[in-house]
Amino acid sequence: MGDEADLNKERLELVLEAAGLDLWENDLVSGQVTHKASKTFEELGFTQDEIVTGVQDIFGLFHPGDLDKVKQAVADHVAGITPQYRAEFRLRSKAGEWIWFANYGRIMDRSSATPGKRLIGVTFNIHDRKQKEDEIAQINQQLLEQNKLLQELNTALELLAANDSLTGLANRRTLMELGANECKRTERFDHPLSLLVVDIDLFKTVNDAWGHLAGDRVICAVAQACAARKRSGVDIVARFGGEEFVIVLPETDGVSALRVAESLRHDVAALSVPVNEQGASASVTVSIGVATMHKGSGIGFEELVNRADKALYRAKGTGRNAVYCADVQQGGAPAVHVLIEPDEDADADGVVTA
Ligand SMILES: Nc1nc2c(ncn2[C@@H]2O[C@H](COP(=O)(O)OP(=O)(O)OP(=O)(O)O)[C@@H](O)[C@H]2O)c(=O)[nH]1
Repeated sequence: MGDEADLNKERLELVLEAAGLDLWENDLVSGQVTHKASKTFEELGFTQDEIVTGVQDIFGLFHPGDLDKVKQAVADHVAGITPQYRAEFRLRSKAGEWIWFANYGRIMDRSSATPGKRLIGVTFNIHDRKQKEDEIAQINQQLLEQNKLLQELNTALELLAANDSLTGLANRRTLMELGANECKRTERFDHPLSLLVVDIDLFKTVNDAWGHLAGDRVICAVAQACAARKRSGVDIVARFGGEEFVIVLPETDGVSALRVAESLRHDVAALSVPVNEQGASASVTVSIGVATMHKGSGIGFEELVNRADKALYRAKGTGRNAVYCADVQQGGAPAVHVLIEPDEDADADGVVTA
């Protein structure tokens, strides 16, 4: 070999060494390694004598999960599909550990009489990079899982914040938010909006007679009766306070609201709520105040609740188990007052006009 050729060889070796690259050359026809990647084998813990020289033997060192990928990369390049042969794979060290390497090579004899015979390339260690990638993938996975958990917690918190914990109905805050929106819709679309305030009669006596837990059961039973009246996606049913509930009925006039209230009053009166292990049950009644607003009523949701509340007290004043309705007409004046009570004094259909 001439001086210049020697110098070129030394230059190449210098570049490879500085870049941490290990040169190899395979004869794909004979399946022989014609230039061994000695540095890689040393890194794997093999002595010079232990370096295998058959391509198939080298394949024996590849991780089973990577081998097909590597063979495919070689085949794609030999077939001219890819401009270079590139692959990342794990090799088994003499001690049995898997170490990540990468190959970068090219067929160097495409213009020769036997093209596709000589594959020349370099191998370099990418173990640290792969480990960092694995760590990042693990961290990403953990972050994804934590994110999912946070979203679930968030949904649960939103539910807790929006609903009453005893009955599962909307709580007062949710009611005031949604109710205000319904008021705006009434003004915009000229549909009546009715509201029922439902209060359990003489509830203190239930607590006193059966205890607080039994009282809770009664509250839940009345809550269910209210919820059963709900038109899904239209009405709002909320627990307003201790034994007080509010039902918002959009697009419902006073007469229809009164009918709903009256049915509910009957439903509750028919309830028999188990209150102890001995099989005792309690029955309760409710008084209901109804208020209705129309476009131009000039009142907000809070005022509508106040009017229904006042109607409720009128119903309580009659001796309870009664419905009282205040229909708020244009201009804000309560125009229709109707009382329904199960009194024997009431007329045939139980309606008394105040
Ligand atoms: N068990 C139970 N009791 C409650 C709860 N919230 C409020 N109460 C009780 O409900 C009772 C309400 O009593 P009052 O406001 O005097 O009314 P009432 O006895 O229903 O009488 P009227 O409304 O006048 O018919 C009180 O004794 C409260 O302690 C609750 O979540 N669970």
